[in-house]
Amino acid sequence: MSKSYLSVEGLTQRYADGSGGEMTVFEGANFTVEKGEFVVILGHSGCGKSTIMNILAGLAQATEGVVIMDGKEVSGPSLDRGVVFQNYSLLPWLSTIKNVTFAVAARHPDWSREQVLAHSKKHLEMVGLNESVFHRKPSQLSGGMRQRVSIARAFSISPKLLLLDEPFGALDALTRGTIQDELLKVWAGTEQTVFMITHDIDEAILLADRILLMTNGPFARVAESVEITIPRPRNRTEIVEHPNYYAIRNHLVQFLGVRSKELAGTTGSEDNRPETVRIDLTKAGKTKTAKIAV
Ligand SMILES: Nc1ncnc2c1ncn2[C@@H]1O[C@H](COP(=O)(O)OP(=O)(O)OP(=O)(O)O)[C@@H](O)[C@H]1O
Repeated sequence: MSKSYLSVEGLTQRYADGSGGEMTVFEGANFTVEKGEFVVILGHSGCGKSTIMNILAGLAQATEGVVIMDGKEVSGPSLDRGVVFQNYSLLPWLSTIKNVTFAVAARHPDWSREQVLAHSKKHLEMVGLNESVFHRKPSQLSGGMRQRVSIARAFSISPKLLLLDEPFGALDALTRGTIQDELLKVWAGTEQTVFMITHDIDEAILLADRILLMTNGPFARVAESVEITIPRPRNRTEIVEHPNYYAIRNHLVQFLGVRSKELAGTTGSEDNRPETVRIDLTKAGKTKTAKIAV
């Protein structure tokens, strides 16, 4: 058995196709995530990314297969797994600060009110929000501010696994960039394991240790695991100067533009694990190794 922190084993999702038959989104997916890793999943619309995320969160059950996290099978939602969705998922009737204290108090029922409040404020301040917005309701905040509250809330409960489903999708490019930087800063100070969906290749390279690439559905699969061989700390302006940046970016663009289609419906290696791709022009040139060793 795999000793990885998070292990997805034989995951299959089928749905009724609406005409009496069945549609297989993905079949027998196997992949792992290590503790403290930031993993991004990229793939075209409909390949099953949100389905995988919902299964990891314990919000949906796979047709077949299991997810093991920290030695235990995931069987329902838990405060061990924090989720940030594109639509913020804040409670609209609560103020900014109460949206966070509510979660912190649920996580730490033995803490005093003062402890809960101090912890919540600290996390809101970490994402660049100050006292002036603490008592505003979500509807009185900008989209960027709401997303910061969601991120602060997710980090404030220190979940073992943070699941981010296109968290910046609804934001303009400038705000998105600022919040990406905030997220990197907050994440760097923790040992947080993160699994994130995005459609933005540059965002994926900036944030990830590893990018999982999915082929198109139906019968999608996680075909590759691309290592981001760019040292941290990273920032948006300097990262593009790194010799590996465009080599990695071109590989991702080529996969999403051509190979995700060509590989659609094909089967991978016998154990259905993604192939590891390591591109490093600073060393011995572009290298591609055959398989992930887990
Ligand atoms: N409850 C459901 N019943 C039937 N089919 C579903 C259901 N949920 C998802 N699907 C189908 O499963 C496939 C995968 O959906 P999913 O939302 O996971 O894809 P995705 O990769 O996250 O797409 P996007 O990038 O557009 O969000 C799609 O074809 C979708 O229509």
